[in-house]
Amino acid sequence: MTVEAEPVAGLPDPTEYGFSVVRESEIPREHHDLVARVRELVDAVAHTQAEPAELAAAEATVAELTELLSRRRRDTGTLLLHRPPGGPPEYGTVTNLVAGPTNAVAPPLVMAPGADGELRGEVTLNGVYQGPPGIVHGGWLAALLDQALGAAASAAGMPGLTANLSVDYRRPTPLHAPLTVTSRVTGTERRKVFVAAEIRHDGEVTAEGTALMVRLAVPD
Ligand SMILES: CCCCCCCC/C=C\CCCCCCCC(=O)SCCNC(=O)CCNC(=O)[C@H](O)C(C)(C)COP(=O)(O)OP(=O)(O)OC[C@H]1O[C@@H](n2cnc3c(N)ncnc32)[C@H](O)[C@@H]1OP(=O)(O)O
Repeated sequence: MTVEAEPVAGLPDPTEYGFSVVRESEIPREHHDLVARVRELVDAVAHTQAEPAELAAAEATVAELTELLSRRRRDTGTLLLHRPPGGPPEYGTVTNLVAGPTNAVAPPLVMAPGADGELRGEVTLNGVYQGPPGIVHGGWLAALLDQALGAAASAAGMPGLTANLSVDYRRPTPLHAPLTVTSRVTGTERRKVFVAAEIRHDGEVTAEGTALMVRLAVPD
């Protein structure tokens, strides 16, 4: 494959384009702790068999907390700045559905450089991510792969949007079990960045995907 795409040499400062940006260190530990508790809450709500009176009490408590937390909100498009040692600065949304540190729906999936220029992440999914009994939902596996694929392009200095995504489900992916996610850039052509990723359980590939990411065209 022709290698014509170049990493975006010095992405412009997103704040110049109207984005709010936070550094990872600016998110208080208490916010991380709260998100972890809410992840437990989502799982508890999904599986509870509490009595109606208990459900009503829980609903009132949660409504009160929602009101408290909604008094000061971030912009939805707020970017999180990540500065990997030796790599280009990377941006993702702070509430990214798969990796956002303040999103209680995100597992989250954190990808970091591993062997052979790959990105690698570990994740364990609870019953909230269920499709068939005991098995991770296929749409969610596609979301994990999409994120890992986008992260590979981004870590190579070529952040972009997914133009297409192809997923092969090789075997059922279990809930409540450690999963390994790997991804890498396999080629480039003009603004096109070709990427590949896998999800493994116990060393066996359960799902794999390829995607075309189209590198961001920075507005004039
Ligand atoms: C100021 C700095 C700010 C920094 C901010 C950083 C942000 C963080 C970024 C990254 C973090 C990584 C984490 C993300 C992970 C998750 C990823 C997602 O979920 S992305 C959401 C879902 N995807 C969409 O919503 C895209 C919707 N589609 C589009 O917007 C356009 O179609 C787009 C951008 C993909 C392409 O549009 P065009 O106008 O820019 O470019 P054209 O000229 O159409 O295509 C360029 C080349 O790609 C081919 N191409 C385009 N679409 C194709 C397709 N579907 N299949 C095959 N080829 C395609 C074309 O044929 C062309 O190829 P030829 O160079 O001529 O050979």
